[in-house]
Formats: sequence, C-alpha cells, structure tokens
Amino acid sequence: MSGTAMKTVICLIRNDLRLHDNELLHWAYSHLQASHVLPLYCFDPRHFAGTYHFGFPKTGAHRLQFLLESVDDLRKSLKARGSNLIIRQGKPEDVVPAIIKCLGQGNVIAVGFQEEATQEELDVEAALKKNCGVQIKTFWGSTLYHKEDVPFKIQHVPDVYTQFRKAVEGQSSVRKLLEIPEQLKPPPPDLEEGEMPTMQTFGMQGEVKDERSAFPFCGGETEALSRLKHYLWDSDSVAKYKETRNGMVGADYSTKFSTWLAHGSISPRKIFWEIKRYEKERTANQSTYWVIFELIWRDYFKFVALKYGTRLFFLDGIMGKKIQWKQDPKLFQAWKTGNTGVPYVDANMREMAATGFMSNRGRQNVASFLTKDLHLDWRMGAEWFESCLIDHDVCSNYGNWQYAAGIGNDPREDRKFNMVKQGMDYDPEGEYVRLWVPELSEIKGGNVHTPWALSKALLSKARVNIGETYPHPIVIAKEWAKHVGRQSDSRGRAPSGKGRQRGIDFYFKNPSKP
Ligand SMILES: Cc1cc2nc3c(=O)[nH]c(=O)nc-3n(C[C@H](O)[C@H](O)[C@H](O)COP(=O)(O)OP(=O)(O)OC[C@H]3O[C@@H](n4cnc5c(N)ncnc54)[C@H](O)[C@@H]3O)c2cc1C
Ligand SMILES: Nc1ncnc2c1ncn2[C@@H]1O[C@H](COP(=O)(O)OP(=O)(O)OP(=O)(O)O)[C@@H](O)[C@H]1O
Repeated sequence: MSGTAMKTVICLIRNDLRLHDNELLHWAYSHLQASHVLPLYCFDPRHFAGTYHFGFPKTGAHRLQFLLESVDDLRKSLKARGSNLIIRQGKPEDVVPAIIKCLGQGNVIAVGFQEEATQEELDVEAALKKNCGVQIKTFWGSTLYHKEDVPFKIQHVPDVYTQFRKAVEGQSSVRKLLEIPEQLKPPPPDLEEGEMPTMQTFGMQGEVKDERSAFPFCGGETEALSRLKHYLWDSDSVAKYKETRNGMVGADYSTKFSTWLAHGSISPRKIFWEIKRYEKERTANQSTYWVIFELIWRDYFKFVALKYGTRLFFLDGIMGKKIQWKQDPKLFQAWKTGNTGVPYVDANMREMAATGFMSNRGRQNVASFLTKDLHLDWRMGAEWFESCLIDHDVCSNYGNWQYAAGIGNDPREDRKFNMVKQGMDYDPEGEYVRLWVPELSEIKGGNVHTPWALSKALLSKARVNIGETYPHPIVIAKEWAKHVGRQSDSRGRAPSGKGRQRGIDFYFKNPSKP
C-alpha cells in the first residue's frame, strides 16, 4: 500500500463493543491528523482455551454465541456509518503489529484501546506496548465513575462497599456521554475485512435456546439499547426494581444489563443518564435509585481489582485468609451439574448450564453452598461461572466469589445462607424449582424445597424416589444441621415470613437426616 497521504489510527476493540459513549472511538474519530480509522476486533485464542486452574472452557457456548452476536452487530453499525469492523483471529499483540507492518509503520499514527483491570488483560496491554512500535493511547471506559474522578488513590480504595459508595456519590460525578459523528472516516482501503467466525469455528455447536430462559435476548449494542428502552420507558419495570430484583423467573424481575455491560455493548453512564431522564420525566423512587446503587457495586469490584491485582485470584483471597478448602471431584460434579439433592441449588445450577444466566439471588446461594456447605475451593466455583455465564466479568465474578467465600470485601464474619429458608422466602410456591428440576414437578407448593422431609405417601404420589429419581442431599452433616435445625439466617433472623406461612413449619418440625 503506497498511501503517502494515508494516516491511520487503529482502534483495538475489546470489552467496549459499542458506538455510543466510547472513549476510544471518540478519540479516534476526533483525531485531526487521521485520514483513516481502523476499528479492529481480535478473537484471541486464549479466550477459547481452558480456565486457569481447572481447565473448563474459558468461554462457554452461551457467551460465545452472545459475543458473536455482539461483534456482528458492531460491524453492521459501523458499516451503516461508512466504516467497518476488521476481524481477525489471533493474539492482539501479534495481529496489531502485523497490520501496522502491512499498512507501513509511517502510515500509522497510533494504536488505541480500552484499559482493563486484571492480569491476563494487562499482560496483553504490556505486549502491545512492546510490539507495536507506534504511539499507544489507552482509555478508561468501563465504569460509571471514571478512574480519574474517584476521590481516592487506587491503593486507598475502601475495603467496605458502603464507604466506597458514599465517597463516590458525595465527591465525584458521572461524566456526560461522548458521541461520534454520523458519518465515519473509513478504514484504510484494500484491507481484508476478515470473515465473521461461527460457533463451529471454535468447535462448538449452534446454541439451542431454552424457552424457560430468564434471558431471551441476543448480544450487541442494538439489543442493549432496546432492552434499556423496554426496562425504563416501555414497561416501567425500573420503577419496581427494588421489589422485584430478587426474583428468579422471567425476564423483567431485574434489568439483565450485566450481559451487555460485560461486553461493553452498553455504557454504565448511558444507563445512568437514561435513569436520570426517566426520574425527571416520569418517576423517581427507591427502585430507580437502586439500579444505580447496584451499578456502583459493579464499579466497586473493578476498583478492588485494580487495588489488589493478582490477589483477586489467590486462594487466600484479597484478605489473605487461610481456610482449608477441598477439591473433592464428586462433590464438585454434583454442584456443577445440579445434582446436590438440594432443589434450590440444583435449579439454579441447571438454569445457568442451560441458559448462561442465573439471578443474583441464585448466585449468592450457590456460591454460599459451594464454599460454606461443601467447603470446596472457591476458585472451582468461580472458574465454572467464568465458563458458563454470558455476563462473565472478571472483576465482578472473582470479587463476588471472594465475598461469598468470606475472604474478600464482606465486613460480616462467616456469612452463610440457609438454603431451605432462602428457597422458601424467594420461591415460596416452588415455581422456580419445578421449572428447572422436572423430576420434582409433581410436588406441590413450597414442599418442593424439602423432598427428603415429605412422607412416603406424598413422595410416591409425586413419583419421587429419593436416592433414585432424585439424589439425597450431598452435604456435610455438621453444616447441614444448620439448615435443618431452626437456625437463624446469615443476618441472624430466625426462619419466618413467607416461608413460615407456606409450610416451612412443617419442615422444621419434621427434619429428616439426609
Ligand atoms: C458468585 C457471584 C458471581 C457473580 N458474577 C458476576 C459476573 O461475572 N458478572 C456480573 O456482571 N455480575 C456478576 N455477579 C453480580 C450479579 O449477580 C449480576 O450482576 C446480576 O445478577 C446480573 O443480572 P442483572 O443485570 O439483571 O442485575 P440487576 O439486579 O438488574 O442489577 C443491575 C446491574 O448492577 C450490577 N450488579 C448488580 N449486583 C451486582 C453485584 N453483586 N456485583 C457487581 N455488580 C452488580 C450489574 O452490572 C447489573 O447489571 C455475581 C454475583 C455473585 C454472587
Ligand atoms: N480469569 C482470569 N482473568 C484474568 N487473569 C486471571 C484469571 N485467572 C487468573 N488470572 C491471572 O493468572 C495468574 C494466575 O493466578 P493465580 O495467582 O491464582 O496463580 P498462581 O500464583 O500461579 O498460583 P498457582 O500456584 O495456584 O497456580 C495471575 O497472574 C492472575 O492474575
């Protein structure tokens, strides 16, 4: 390529698969010297290998499908504005220098990309800086509060969420959205656009959509913005969020924004400013605020990851707490496949395997069960989530797992969920369990949470044979006693409320040993 007048800026797109409010694209398209802008996406083979310790597929089928949809959507949007998304398969630190060589180093002004927070991603950034031989520009674009705007140095990020939240809410502000032009500068001519890969490219079958899924959506900025519109303006679900957010069945009990946020197909600032507009034009209440409250949790785990570096992945956690963890493969297999014999846990694990999504309530519980009941190495759980979840976000996933395992940012000592009480409180009629554990579908009401406590007559009527059609609870007797005794929950409350009204009393009067 000759191109004496050609001056290109290369934008390596990573977890910022969007046009709106994109710091990187905003910079590139306002670059006065650039005649061409080259948006590039690399399918990095390391993302399709095994997880670090336990070798699960690092990107499972559901997330892969979603990623392909997200990349495809961005390509279409760029094309509609006169640009394109160049696609390659390979490590960015190999692909980008090869493209620079092909264009001629003198024709490339700079390479830009969004910064990430965790080690594997930082290693890629370091390698790019080393290999490219041109100016490198990096951008922070993944959080609601910009890294440069938080009121503390990274090493002083508070270890307690509330302190973090109050400080950013009180002393920082959320930046305005960034826009890019309707008509975009083109990528350099004569550059192969690169074929969009398919599931088969990565050795996976096309995904089968499960009609029971709480996440019946696809990837990409277009769908993300349409979901935002639906959740706020079309259905007013945002105004009920605080009451519905602990639900587990259906799409609208929570926002589902996490999936698009994880891939950067929606910017947290976009959500923030749209909620502000909704509050002004329609209604402002605790629920509308609470979505922002939860988005700050997401920010928090990013800042915690920046502060603690690789300790986010250490067995002893960011707090360096020594706990005797086991790696019992049988127990883990039971948890992973949803065959623990505890219906509430099994329903959640099966939902995640079948759809790539699990509610926040479910995640809290299955993580507590793995770490506090089974005493299994928390990283087994975190890596399995990494493999399965569509919304996997390194910081939120590992941060939440450490929190649940009691080695992270939880100020409460030894917090442990009571699976039976949680099931009765959040799925009092057993609707959720019956959806995902069909072998228990003939057990009526909340009884489905405690099949082991039911009479032989009831079980036989429901065609359930504990130990044959459905497993005995696979638990450690001492820990299980905390569920089947009249124990308080993690917040010190005795079983009560909805659970008690709907039959938990029967259960607690009739606990049978697993
Ligand atoms: C063990 C465990 C692992 C998790 N792994 C992930 C993960 O890999 N990726 C991920 O995005 N979230 C993770 N979460 C947090 C949370 O469960 C999900 O963000 C939420 O369930 C996604 O659904 P939603 O978008 O409908 O959430 P909503 O309830 O609608 O919340 C709105 C947004 O707030 C943020 N948010 C809510 N709760 C949390 C939280 N506890 N931590 C961080 N951000 C939060 C998310 O961005 C979410 O989209 C994990 C939680 C646990 C307990
Ligand atoms: N999911 C992930 N995303 C990004 N980086 C990760 C992820 N998992 C692990 N890492 C990084 O991989 C490296 C290994 O993690 P970890 O600290 O657990 O391993 P280690 O010190 O080699 O321990 P071990 O001796 O148990 O292998 C670290 O640099 C960590 O930051």
